[in-house]
Amino acid sequence: MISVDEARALVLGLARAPETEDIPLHDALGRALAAPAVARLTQPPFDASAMDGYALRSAELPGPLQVIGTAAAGVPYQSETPPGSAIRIFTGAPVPAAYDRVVMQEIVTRKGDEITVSDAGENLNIRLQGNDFKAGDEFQPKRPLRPSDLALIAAMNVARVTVARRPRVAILAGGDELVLPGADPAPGQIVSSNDIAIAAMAREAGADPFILPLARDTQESLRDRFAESEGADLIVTIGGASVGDHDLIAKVAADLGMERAFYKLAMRPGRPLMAGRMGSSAMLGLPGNPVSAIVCAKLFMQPLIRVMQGLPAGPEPALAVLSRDLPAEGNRRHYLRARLMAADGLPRIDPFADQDSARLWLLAQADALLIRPANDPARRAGEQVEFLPL
Ligand SMILES: Nc1nc2c(c(=O)[nH]1)N[C@H]1C(S)=C(S)[C@@H](COP(=O)(O)OP(=O)(O)OC[C@H]3O[C@@H](n4cnc5c(N)ncnc54)[C@H](O)[C@@H]3O)O[C@H]1N2
Ligand code: MOO
Repeated sequence: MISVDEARALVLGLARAPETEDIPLHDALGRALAAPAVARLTQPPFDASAMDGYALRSAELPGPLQVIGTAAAGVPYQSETPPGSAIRIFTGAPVPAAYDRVVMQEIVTRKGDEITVSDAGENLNIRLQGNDFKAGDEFQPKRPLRPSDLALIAAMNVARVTVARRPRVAILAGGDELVLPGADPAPGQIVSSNDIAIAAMAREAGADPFILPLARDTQESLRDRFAESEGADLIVTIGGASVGDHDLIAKVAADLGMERAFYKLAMRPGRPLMAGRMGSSAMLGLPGNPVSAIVCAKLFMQPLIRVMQGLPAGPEPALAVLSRDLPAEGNRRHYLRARLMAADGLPRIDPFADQDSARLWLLAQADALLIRPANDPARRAGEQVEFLPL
């Protein structure tokens, strides 16, 4: 058995440098920029009014001042600005260079074309040219693009971006007991749930997943499925990883030339995890128990998919305060399903008493995985522990 950290390093080492593609900005949500977006203009491009009101000279307050024109967003005022003058101005309009301040219309008294200002206060209400960003500024966040990032890149006047190609992930679930959701299970059969979860997790991490038809517990069936996963950047198998007579993944993968990086690690749940390389694809063999598969996907598959896109691996643990005493741990790192509760300072974390790795309903109640190191001594309520948010 190898440690979780050694296994993670080996799994992340399976990633190749990302291929890139050029796409329209409006398709770029959730994508990883592979080259910086470079601002093609300065924002704001001119000193802009932050309010609806009047542009004027601070030195001439409180007036009276003569209103000699209007500036609106997109329609600048381009005439004379003699002493004692002001212009009507609207939010977003360029402020003529002669004026150093905009006063809100709420504090202005206007009679005909003459204004006086009651109490202008401190705020100049002008957004200075370039106060947001300048032409040539480079933007490349180390995370998937968010809607607000798309707004920023659009404002930079950049219409297409260079992103990492989404890794193609083949998902291979199998077992004679499995039927598809919606089918009528025969005696002894259950509904396949892992493939749908693992595909969703792959998509969440930025991949383009495809679920293969369920494999049967025969070497021929598995070989067929591996053949169908040709061209995938990553093949994720689910189940058949353990030591039972029907657990054939390791054998078939080895026959097909898989170079195994490891098999079995010091982790609960998820001991029978395997990883390696098959031809040009990385391969990850997740255990079949549903909670184990999902926990392993969070710890290994999603980080690998992120690294394949040039992103940080994650997830980063956070701190919480233990809500109750816990016994000493064995020689495997334990990820306990737990509930978080808001508190003053750090949140409190309450691990479930039942940690059965087949109970999806319990997993649905959990919002964190409490991390207990291998050989951790007994812990008392009130101690700080690490967790991963779910
Ligand atoms: N003698 C031993 N038995 C087991 C060991 C062991 O070390 N020695 N390890 C246990 C652990 S830990 C786990 S985890 C499981 C994992 O085994 P496999 O990866 O071989 O998974 P399967 O046997 O194929 O299935 C386990 C369990 O999960 C259900 N399953 C499988 N695929 C799906 C799916 N797509 N959707 C829903 N449920 C699925 C399957 O029906 C089984 O109930 O092995 C332990 N045994
Ligand atoms: O991965 Mo198994 O679920 O450790 O019990």
